[in-house]
Amino acid sequence: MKLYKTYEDLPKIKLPKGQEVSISDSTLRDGAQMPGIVLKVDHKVKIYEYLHNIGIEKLETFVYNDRDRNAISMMLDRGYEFPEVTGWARAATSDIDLVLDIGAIEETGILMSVSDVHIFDKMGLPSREAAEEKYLDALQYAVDHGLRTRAHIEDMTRADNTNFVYPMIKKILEIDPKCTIRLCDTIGFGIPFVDVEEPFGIPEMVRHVKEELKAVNIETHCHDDFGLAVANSIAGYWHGANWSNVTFLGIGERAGNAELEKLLLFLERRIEGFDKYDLKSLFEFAKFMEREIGIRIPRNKSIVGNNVFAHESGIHTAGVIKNPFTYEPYPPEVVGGKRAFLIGDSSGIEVLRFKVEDTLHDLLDVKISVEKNDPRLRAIQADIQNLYNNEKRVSCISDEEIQAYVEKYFLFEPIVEKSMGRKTL
Ligand SMILES: CC(=O)SCCNC(=O)CCNC(=O)[C@H](O)C(C)(C)COP(=O)(O)OP(=O)(O)OC[C@H]1O[C@@H](n2cnc3c(N)ncnc32)[C@H](O)[C@@H]1OP(=O)(O)O
Ligand SMILES: O=C(O)CCC(=O)C(=O)O
Repeated sequence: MKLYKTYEDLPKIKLPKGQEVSISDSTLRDGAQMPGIVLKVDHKVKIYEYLHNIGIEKLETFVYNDRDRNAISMMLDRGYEFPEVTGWARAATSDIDLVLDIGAIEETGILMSVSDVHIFDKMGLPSREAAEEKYLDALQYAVDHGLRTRAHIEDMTRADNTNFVYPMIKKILEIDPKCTIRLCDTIGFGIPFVDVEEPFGIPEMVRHVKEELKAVNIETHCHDDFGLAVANSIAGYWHGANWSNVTFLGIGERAGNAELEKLLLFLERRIEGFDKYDLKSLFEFAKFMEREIGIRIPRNKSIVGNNVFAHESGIHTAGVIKNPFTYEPYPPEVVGGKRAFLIGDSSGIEVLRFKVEDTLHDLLDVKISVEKNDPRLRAIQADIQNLYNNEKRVSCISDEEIQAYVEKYFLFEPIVEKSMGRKTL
């Protein structure tokens, strides 16, 4: 019989294809496209440093203006081996020239928009053949100029993959067999399950590109319009992709992208043999994004929200006080977070006892045990319950208020002594 009593007891799972997997970050590219935010050069460099500390292998950036170029030069000046700074270009030689002008960039993505609405309406091209020719010409140009390439197959989950996209990817791989084929779920139509028909099933898409077309580098880039971006990214890894392109906090166009931090946590905590990333700065990184870039982080946001290690309800707090394994999926230190116990309308006596003991310790600098049936503790509980019963109070009881209750009932006012005929401290 297996006993799961510590985090170490929990079995990790294996990626079924057993491939080495990596992460490329698009916070500085797709993330920067998020309406209402502006990433300044200093922000980009700081984000680069956080990504470096985590151990992210690669990032991509635009090269269109002086701010892009200054940020690139400052990132490269750091001299870090990773993340590799790579470029991003439309399928146009003029864009690829901008990447080449940087000199130190060795890899670029090339945008290849494949759905009919993109080919005919967005770009105004006369045919799929014209689009293919444009994309292959751009790719050939990049290869001829010594760049490693990624083909960003835009809007693939709304394209005619069988008749147009897959044959084109075959030609891409003839030009550059190592080209990373980025499967872009541009507006989040992808579905993470097997046996889903073309063009929606991420598993089938990855399988086809890997097994039928023999691509050696496959990456997903998934948007979160239907809330499936992380599931689709993991489905990509599950079925043989070796890269996932994501953004920190999922920032990006519309509903954003798959979240970097979610993918990291999944790999680090759930997948066997995954200790190459260091997640300890995630919480601090999120605070930086909130403070400096103005991204409001919902308190229940996985991994980095303020509530992720906060406990209020009676049953949960009583469990976590005894053993955090009861209701915490991993220790807060893993992501640089901190546990908090809060008193609110769903709290019971045990967490109040714990908070009162803690407060007494802070006030008196000695450890004092308080019993659950201590009348002073029960008096505090009654006062707090009254607050909620009046339906006026809509927030937790702050630590300062707990201190005031402790001072009132345990240190200054002998009201419980009077009513219960007992001696207080
Ligand atoms: C799904 C994505 O996230 S794609 C990335 C989106 N991000 C951005 O657009 C931010 C960076 N973009 C920019 O700085 C500017 O749009 C630039 C520098 C690329 C181009 O600027 P402009 O010349 O002013 O063009 P504008 O922004 O008005 O239009 C975009 C152009 O890109 C073209 N384009 C779109 N997809 C592709 C493609 N796959 N290959 C080549 N060109 C493309 C459009 O057809 C359009 O050109 P057109 O007006 O001649 O039809
Ligand atoms: O560069 C890419 O990844 C493709 C464009 C994109 O961001 C997308 O398809 O969502």
